[in-house]
Amino acid sequence: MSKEFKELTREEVQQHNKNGDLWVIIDAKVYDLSRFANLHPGGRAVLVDSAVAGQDATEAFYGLHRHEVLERPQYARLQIGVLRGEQSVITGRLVGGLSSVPFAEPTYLSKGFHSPYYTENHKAFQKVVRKFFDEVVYPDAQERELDGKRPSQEVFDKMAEVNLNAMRLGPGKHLKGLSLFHGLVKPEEFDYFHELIITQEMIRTGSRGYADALLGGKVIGLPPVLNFGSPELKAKVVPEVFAAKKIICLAISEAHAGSDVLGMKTTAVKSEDGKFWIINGEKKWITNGHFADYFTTGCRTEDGLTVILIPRQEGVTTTPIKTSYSPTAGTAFITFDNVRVPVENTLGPEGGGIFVILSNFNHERWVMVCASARAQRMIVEECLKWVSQRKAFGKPLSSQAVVRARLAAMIARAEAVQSWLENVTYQMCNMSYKEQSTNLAGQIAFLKMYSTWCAQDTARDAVQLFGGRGITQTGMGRFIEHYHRTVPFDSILGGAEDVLGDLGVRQAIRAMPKNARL
Ligand code: HEM
Repeated sequence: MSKEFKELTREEVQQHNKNGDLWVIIDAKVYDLSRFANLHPGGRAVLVDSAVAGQDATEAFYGLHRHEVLERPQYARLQIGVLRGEQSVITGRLVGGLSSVPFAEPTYLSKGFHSPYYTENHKAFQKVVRKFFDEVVYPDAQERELDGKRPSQEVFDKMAEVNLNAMRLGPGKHLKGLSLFHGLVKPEEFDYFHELIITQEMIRTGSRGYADALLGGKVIGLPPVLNFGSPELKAKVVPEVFAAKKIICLAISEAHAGSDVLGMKTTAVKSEDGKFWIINGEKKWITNGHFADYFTTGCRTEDGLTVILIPRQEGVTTTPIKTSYSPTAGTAFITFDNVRVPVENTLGPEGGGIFVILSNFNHERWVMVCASARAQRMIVEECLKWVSQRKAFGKPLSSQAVVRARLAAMIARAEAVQSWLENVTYQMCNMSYKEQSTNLAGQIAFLKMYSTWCAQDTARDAVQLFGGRGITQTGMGRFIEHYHRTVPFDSILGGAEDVLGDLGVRQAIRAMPKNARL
């Protein structure tokens, strides 16, 4: 590509060093900023400065801009030449590749490291999944996070094409007969490490609202249908949800009841002929609810709680809730006003809804840890780049001991969370679903609690390192601002930290041997 450009010497560039005739060098590329100077968002004065005009401005540029600025077409076209005999070396965001920034990748992807958990198939899988998310999903994620629209149908369709929508529900019978990433993984060999890889690659889009928009509602709303729906219901609903032609969500929490699931007030009463449920009530904070076609809904019935699949119809109203992440997630307040649903849409036993709801929690929480662990690592990478390229008091930020201390804590947390997560994932791969429920509920609750503590500390540290840019939605700190603003989601969704910690300890106390004494 550089062949198309004129080769210039530094001396030639230096001739163009004033207002109206202004060239600069950035990473061995020559830019003509003569006309752009008046339009430059950072102002004209900084560009006509004698240390910049006609000079090598690489360091000044990267102290103030992300590399992606130079990749935007309107700015890329300012390039007029390259330096003779010199090579550009700086890369921005790698598409499909692995980062060589220390700690930017989990150890199983780091050069020279080994892992007992990941097979060659997992590694091959990671490669294609990263390429997919970088190429197909990342651009849509950046746009939708900003404009708040739901993800493009094209992205959903492409996910369906490789059966990603099915794979995101983890290993199981639902994968039987499907071609996973064009046959790369056999359905019976797909395990929780494959699923971990999908979630961790997905979260690298750096857009928390969009990550939930990408059918997060299905990850928690479809399992009750798969595990408790009648064969007829499954035959109808599952294929259309996997094909992303229909969207499903889980509707449990209410204005009245969040962590207190049993306190829900939405009612389902049988019609006189016993053929229908008549449902009335409200649901709050329902991810994907605003654009969902199906609502896996917790209802109070005569015998207790019952989970019912409600198709969108008259009497179902969804209103967007403005949260601190993007409306792209479709977070909704939902009202059911005399909604009639055939009793065949009951998921699991009448009155047994609490088991239907609880049976899914471990998996949901584990998925959230996969995401949280990877998002923290992404912030570590952002911070390592920032402290290396940004100068203060004449030296890179990394020369300050206090900056290094914050990084040490961030890196240690990211590594700790990933290692614990991989251990738990390995246990999941080697336990039946029932064993997982018995043995891992406490582990996963603690792991999620710990991961989101770490995430929030890391968000706070990152803002301190980025200063004003850490609270600015555009420019160098945009991912930090976004992370800091959205990090509480992980600490609330799927079980608030305090509730999870308490759950784990209560289980441990229950399991104490009767004869244990100091
Ligand atoms: C090809 C050359 C350049 C382009 C296309 C460019 C473009 C931009 C853009 C788009 C912004 C808005 C913030 C952002 O999106 O990151 C910006 C801000 C800025 N630019 Fe440039 N710029 C260039 C070169 C320079 C150079 C050489 C300097 C030298 C000091 C400079 C100084 C600034 C400053 C001080 C800001 C404000 C930063 C802030 O608000 O944090 N720019 N520039």
